[in-house]
Amino acid sequence: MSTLLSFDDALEEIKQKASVRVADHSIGLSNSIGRVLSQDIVAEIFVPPHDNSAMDGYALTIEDWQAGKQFTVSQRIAAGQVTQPLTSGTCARIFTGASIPAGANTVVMQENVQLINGKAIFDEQPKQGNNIRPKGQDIKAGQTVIKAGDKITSMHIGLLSSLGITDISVYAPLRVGILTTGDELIPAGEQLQAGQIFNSNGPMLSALVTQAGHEVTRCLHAKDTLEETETALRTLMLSCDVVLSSGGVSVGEEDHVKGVLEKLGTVHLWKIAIKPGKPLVHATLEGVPFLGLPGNPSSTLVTYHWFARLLLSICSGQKAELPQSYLVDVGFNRSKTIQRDEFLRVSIGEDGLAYAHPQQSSGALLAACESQGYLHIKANTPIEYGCSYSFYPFSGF
Ligand SMILES: Nc1nc2c(c(=O)[nH]1)N[C@H]1C(S)=C(S)[C@@H](COP(=O)(O)OP(=O)(O)OC[C@H]3O[C@@H](n4cnc5c(N)ncnc54)[C@H](O)[C@@H]3O)O[C@H]1N2
Ligand code: MOO
Repeated sequence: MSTLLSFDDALEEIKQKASVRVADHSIGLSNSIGRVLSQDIVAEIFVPPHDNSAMDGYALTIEDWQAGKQFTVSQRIAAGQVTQPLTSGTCARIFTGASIPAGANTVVMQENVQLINGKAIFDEQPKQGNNIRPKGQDIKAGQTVIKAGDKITSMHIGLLSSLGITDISVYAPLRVGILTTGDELIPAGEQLQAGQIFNSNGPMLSALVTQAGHEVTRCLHAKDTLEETETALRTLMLSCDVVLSSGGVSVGEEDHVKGVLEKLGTVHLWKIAIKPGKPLVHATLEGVPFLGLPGNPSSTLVTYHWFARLLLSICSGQKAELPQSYLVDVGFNRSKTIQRDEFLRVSIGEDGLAYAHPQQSSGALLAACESQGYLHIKANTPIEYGCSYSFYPFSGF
């Protein structure tokens, strides 16, 4: 166990070695949802560009107000219209979104105004700035509104449109290659023969990569031989920015991935003190970053979520951030400790406590589907009823 790298050190090492692998280009804002911004966006205008009314009502100067005074309505300003300076001692009829005329410093909503013979009476003394949305309330010119590395959301598209921006600079999608390995695997749709199982990691990895906004360029499968593994890895290295594989990274004679990596490139780390997912391998193949995920399906899922997701994020130009975690109390005890960081598949009960799924085998995937997230138990830590541990909902990955 002493030769295993700690979870934190492995994360740090992968982060340190990773860099952006994609070029950037300009794209129309309307086509940019989910793309990664390559340059900070700095506002060139104020939003809103002018003081404007938050209500339908009347604009006036508070210094002109007197109890019972009847104000002449000297102009009518709808949204989009050009204003005239407010004539002293009068008020202006104004509508939501319309510019505040020079000289006015408050707006009274029409429900609080009496109209007598076309004149307006304001019963209560208005307050300075009431119902006025000042110029730049939302955004000030010169302000950085989105940082390079952020993924464009629908909110960003609204925000950038409010600045009048039509084109932005984004990174090209990251091209990811996926290799699955194993003599026993056949694709869904074929007839199972004795000793065979269906390949679940290939489709799962493909879906995880696609969901993260990257492009799955090629999915290959290799039998458990050095030759097939090497040929497939060479093919993927040539056409992809990053390569992921599943299986073949443990210590058996049928595990060839690590041997091929040593031949084709440099292995940075192998075997991490985590459960599940121990035999994870990280390498560089002629400049192409590579992560070999262990073949047990839950090990593949866990190592994708914690390591591959981060590597792909950095390579695609995004920030290297782990998902948000929450401290939750647990509803069970486990005195036995292990010398690895553990990622239990758990759900939150109606009592608000976290409960581990009864099936934690790294070969079992249904348990993950029936759970809500990971409980991170640090190495050598017992689990005590009522104590809190970090919970990472699957929705954050
Ligand atoms: N003597 C030792 N044996 C093993 C060790 C060890 O330290 N010493 N580590 C175990 C651990 S932990 C893991 S995790 C596995 C990882 O092994 P590999 O990455 O080499 O994976 P395989 O042996 O190829 O497969 C493991 C398991 O997963 C199934 N599998 C593989 N690929 C897929 C796929 N695409 N879809 C569905 N299922 C897949 C495969 O059939 C095996 O059952 O090694 C332990 N052994
Ligand atoms: O550490 Mo391996 O991933 O479980 O079964």
